Amino acid sequence: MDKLRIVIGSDDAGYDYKELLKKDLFASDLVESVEDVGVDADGHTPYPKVGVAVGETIARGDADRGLLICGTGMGVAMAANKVAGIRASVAHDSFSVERLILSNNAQVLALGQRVIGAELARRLVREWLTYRFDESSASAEKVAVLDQYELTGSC
Ligand SMILES: O=C(CO)[C@H](O)COP(=O)(O)O
Repeated sequence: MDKLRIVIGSDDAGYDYKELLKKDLFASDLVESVEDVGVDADGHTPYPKVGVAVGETIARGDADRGLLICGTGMGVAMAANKVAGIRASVAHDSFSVERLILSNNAQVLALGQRVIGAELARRLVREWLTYRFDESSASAEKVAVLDQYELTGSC
């Protein structure tokens, strides 16, 4: 299985999980590289800035996937989704994490440090790394409708 270049980011409410999950990513055989776009330990960056930074890193082609953490995961996902071409969502259970890749070809997984426990977060990230989107699947046509709307303003 091809290895993934990951960009990770959080606001202050997701900082502890970012550090924990980053260690797991560095230790994973499925990860080629990890870029941390913040925040740092003393950071109070508003969550939209981190979400956009992760989305832009992927849109530039400098990472394959993004992992974002805030209090709920929702704010950072909304921010990443503002970047053209980026599909991001919260997924707090195994099935949703699987479908986030296999149905939605999302580049970004968002997690909420105030919502799920650390061991569940670690398990979900481990699972997330094992999935790859199948461009020849029936889901690909549906994802293409999102791209079409973004490019043309209609679907
Ligand atoms: O969860 C957040 C945004 O979705 C963020 O970590 C905290 O935001 P706040 O509740 O507005 O402080």
